[in-house]
Amino acid sequence: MVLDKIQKENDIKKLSEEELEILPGEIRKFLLEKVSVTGGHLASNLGVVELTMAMHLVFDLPKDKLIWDVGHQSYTHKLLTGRREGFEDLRKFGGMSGFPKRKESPCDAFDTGHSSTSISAGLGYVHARDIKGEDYHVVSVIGDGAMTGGMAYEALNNAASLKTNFIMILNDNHMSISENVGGMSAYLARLRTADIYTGLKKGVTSALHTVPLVGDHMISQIRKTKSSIKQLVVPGMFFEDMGITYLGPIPGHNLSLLCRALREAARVDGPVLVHVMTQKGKGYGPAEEQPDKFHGVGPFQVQTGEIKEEKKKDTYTDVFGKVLCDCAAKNDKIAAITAAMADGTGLKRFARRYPDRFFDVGIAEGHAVTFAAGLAAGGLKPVFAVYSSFLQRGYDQIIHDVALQNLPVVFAVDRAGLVGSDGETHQGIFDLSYLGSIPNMTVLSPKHKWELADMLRFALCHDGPVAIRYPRGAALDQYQEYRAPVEYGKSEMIVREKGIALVSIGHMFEEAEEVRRRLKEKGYDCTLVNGRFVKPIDQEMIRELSKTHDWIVTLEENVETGGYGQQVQTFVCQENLPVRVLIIALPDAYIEHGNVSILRKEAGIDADSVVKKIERTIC
Ligand SMILES: Cc1ncc(C[n+]2csc(CCOP(=O)(O)OP(=O)(O)O)c2C)c(N)n1
Ligand SMILES: CC(=O)[C@@H](O)[C@H](O)COP(=O)(O)O
Ligand SMILES: [Mg+2]
Repeated sequence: MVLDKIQKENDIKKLSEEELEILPGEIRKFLLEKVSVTGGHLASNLGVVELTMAMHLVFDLPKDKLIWDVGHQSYTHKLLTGRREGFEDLRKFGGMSGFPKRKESPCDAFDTGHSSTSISAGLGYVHARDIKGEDYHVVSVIGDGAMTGGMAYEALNNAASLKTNFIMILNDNHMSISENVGGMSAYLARLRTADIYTGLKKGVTSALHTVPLVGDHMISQIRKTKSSIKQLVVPGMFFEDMGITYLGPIPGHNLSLLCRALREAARVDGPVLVHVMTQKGKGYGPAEEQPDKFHGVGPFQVQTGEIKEEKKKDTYTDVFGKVLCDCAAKNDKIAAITAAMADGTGLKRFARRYPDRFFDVGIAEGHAVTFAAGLAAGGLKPVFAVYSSFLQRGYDQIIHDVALQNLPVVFAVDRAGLVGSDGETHQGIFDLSYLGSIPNMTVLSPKHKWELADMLRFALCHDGPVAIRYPRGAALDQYQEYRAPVEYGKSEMIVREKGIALVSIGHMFEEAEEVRRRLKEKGYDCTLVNGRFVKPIDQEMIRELSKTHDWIVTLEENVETGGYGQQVQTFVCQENLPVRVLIIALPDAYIEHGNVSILRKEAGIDADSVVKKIERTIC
């Protein structure tokens, strides 16, 4: 196999022309074999095989810096830099990350996971290089989806005045996770057909020349409208007018054309954007047909494309999507917003049923928050469904545009807590801290699927901003008997005893219930409370518990700093209550990729570890 000849970076340069022709097929076969077992971001990776090969042929690693936007498409890069073995345990605990990691290889120039950062990071590298008088190329690879993120434009604006080489590769497959959206996407679509426009324009001009008397006059009139003609003739005017050299569009599966374009780009003294057209899912029928399904995928059957994991239970995401649609049927003021995650956040159904009230704003979480604030100020009831870690992008907007004006925006904060295989960049473990610190904000978390429905209904009636945070995966569908009405700022008493009081937040209820069962077996009395509100905390309940309990044990899947437990502890201190607080939360650290139950164990928040901790501390 040709792939066997690649043991480390730059080995690709030793391959013959014939071998280079064989390699893309082998890489795609390898990726299919591995990702069909481990799961991973398949379609984006299949699309950039030739582009990655071209970058590795033209540039010199690790001296030159390749920066991948999002980083979900870096599998071929990992293969070409000697990490073939890593695919055995891709995204597994202790195994290779699905994203670029500086600690994994010197060829990974910048860690990523969130979108639209590559141009900013690349520009930083360029200035560092120039200031230090060093000599290397910096290449940022950004997808058309990532180009919908505002940070990319801030960076382009900043890069425009550069006098030294900086290469930006726009990998355009007209797809974000779903079909890409917005004006830039439409503009890129026009550029993709730039040759056709140019040909058309030439055809029109020569046809006009043949028109007697008026033809030449018409041409000169058209030429006076210089810029509109230029728009047709010169592809990439948007970039060119900013001062960024545009090269393209380049067919993204033609290795020699790609190499030629990159060599040309490397000679430009200044910022240069190479517009490459690729096909998401290239080379694998099911992924070409349904690139969204194979964007991030679990184990699947290679022959058929059938996903192996059989979905048995509703996820929290499903429950949210269904209940929101039910509510929207009765209330035509409800509008839903996604930042390019309609499927992941469960808004597909809403989009189909209520297209006029559905907004996909692109990968633009900050904008989405302020946009929601505007909708609310205008009298609607906006619901922004967003992953916990991506909402970090909208922190200032939540404070400045939503909460300060106490606007009734609902944040459906999905993927809260540990998410698993995506790792550090995607763990939703900060939201209780960053949302809990914002005045006017109400923050809740459900223990099971019925409570999520009740909380969403509560939030839609509340006059102020509300965030409901819930995790990735199957929703708990037991304990339906515990379904007290949701009341502002009130927790829910599940079992009242004495001695130790367990107060859990959201999906930590299951662990808390298990902890209680085990403590009972060991002969301890144990109260169980579903905390429900992280902001405001239920002060009355804490006062009450302090009268009959020696310890309150709080359980949350959030970092300890600024989380629920610390709020409880502060309150206990402030009121000088006769009770001690043990906080079960995540450490002040980033948590890597892996199965959630392993991660919980590692972090000491699984039932086993909690029981041990309680026994060590309390008993
Ligand atoms: C801030 C942020 N929001 C959302 C996402 C989720 N996300 C990951 S990849 C992706 C689509 C990216 O599209 P594009 O850049 O065109 O890459 P492609 O998958 O098409 O190769 C999205 C929305 C993210 N990683 N970061
Ligand atoms: C790369 C990225 O940010 C997304 O594709 C993310 O991996 C989706 O995560 P879910 O699988 O939880 O929807
Ligand atoms: Mg794309």
